[in-house]
Amino acid sequence: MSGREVNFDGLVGLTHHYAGLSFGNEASTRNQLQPANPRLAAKQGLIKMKALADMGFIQAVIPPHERPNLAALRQLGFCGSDEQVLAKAAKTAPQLLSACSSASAMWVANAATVSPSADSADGRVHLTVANLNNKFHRAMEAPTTTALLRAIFCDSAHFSVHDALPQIAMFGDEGAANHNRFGGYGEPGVQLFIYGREENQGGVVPGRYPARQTREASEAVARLHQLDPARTLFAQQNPAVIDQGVFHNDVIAVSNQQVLFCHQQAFLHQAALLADLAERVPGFTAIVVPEAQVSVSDAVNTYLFNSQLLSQPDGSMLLVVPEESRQHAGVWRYLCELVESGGPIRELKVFDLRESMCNGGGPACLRLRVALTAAEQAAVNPQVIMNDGLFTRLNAWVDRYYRDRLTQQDLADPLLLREGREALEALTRMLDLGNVYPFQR
Ligand SMILES: NCCC[C@H](NC(=O)CCC(=O)O)C(=O)O
Repeated sequence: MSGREVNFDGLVGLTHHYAGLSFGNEASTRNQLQPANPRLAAKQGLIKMKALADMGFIQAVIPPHERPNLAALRQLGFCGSDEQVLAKAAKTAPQLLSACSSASAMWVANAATVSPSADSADGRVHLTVANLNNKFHRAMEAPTTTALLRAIFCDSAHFSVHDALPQIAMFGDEGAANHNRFGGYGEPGVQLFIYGREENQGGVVPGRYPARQTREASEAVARLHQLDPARTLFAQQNPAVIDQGVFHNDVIAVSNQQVLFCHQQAFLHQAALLADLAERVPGFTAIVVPEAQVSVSDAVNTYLFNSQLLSQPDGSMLLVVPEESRQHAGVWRYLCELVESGGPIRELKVFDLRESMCNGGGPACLRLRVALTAAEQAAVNPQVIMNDGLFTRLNAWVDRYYRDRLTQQDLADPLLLREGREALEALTRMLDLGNVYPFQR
């Protein structure tokens, strides 16, 4: 059966700000307390979505979450009216207020792991919501992500949206950012799960920064998705690169169909893994970037590998990279040589995603890939698909509700909470999602 890849991009939320919440993600740490521009952030994302839709790719949108998360603040003992909860948290624990206000749900590569129907025994598309257990501000995303994905992939004849794994370190799961799938979109493929550590084995682990994804979590997701063990691989990310700021595998590798584009130091036992993939994936092509050409540090700073590798109708591929990759002379030279080399990647497209990049999220972090057959595509909530009309409506919506400057101090403003709820109420109506947020129940 033929299939298409649909890219679902996270729409940046109204409380986008820089809080330094993600130890191990160097951009997050570096930009802590810098002023943010939520309106610009949302528009930068919309421009990417629209441009790719205009180029013929199927593009959809996933809404932001309700923030500040008042229920989480109450659970932590801040009490009284909404205004009092915000004021008390701002006064005594601004970092907790930040965590409960983070717009981190925009990075939907961490929303869920997705398996196309061709790979699953029951012939349905499976999505397991990521528990994001390693970071408090991200672990609270799971319930709303579940509600949103169930509202978008609402037809249970075609889709199965699984709850997040148990919220415990042993099952730390960061979703599609640590998952690659090789093969045609509509045919059975090979799935590669990348983990940072194995809870029950010890083994080599990073020494400085946390390994967020466990092998135990990846194995559970593979079981939930009813994958064929003969076509499912588990491999460890190189712990040394986690210690250099590669907090998810999608900061050092990206794949599409038969192609893997990665750094020389991406995986722990890289040669064995590539040989295994070459054996299992018909036409497997690895484009391995040597350290001598692009260092791990340059890869982390430019997000060269946090790119989108998209198939054109003629079978060639387009690489979508952030502006930071063009700004770096060595990385840009490498990319220009790559498209001239006669390999599968023939074209580059550059986007300015600076607001998201400053928190460690590039083009790939902002999208969740879902390979769908025509029947499955028809079963997706049609209101979330990007087109001229939706682009115009979403831009007007952003202009109406979003601020153009936000710092940690602003989070206690009760108006921000109200603006957020009004905006999300309007958005859920625009996208025909029903009631998905806690304030709507
Ligand atoms: N896939 C990209 C994820 C980026 C995300 N950054 C953050 O949450 C930073 C938030 C802050 O520090 O304000 C993370 O590290 O999980």
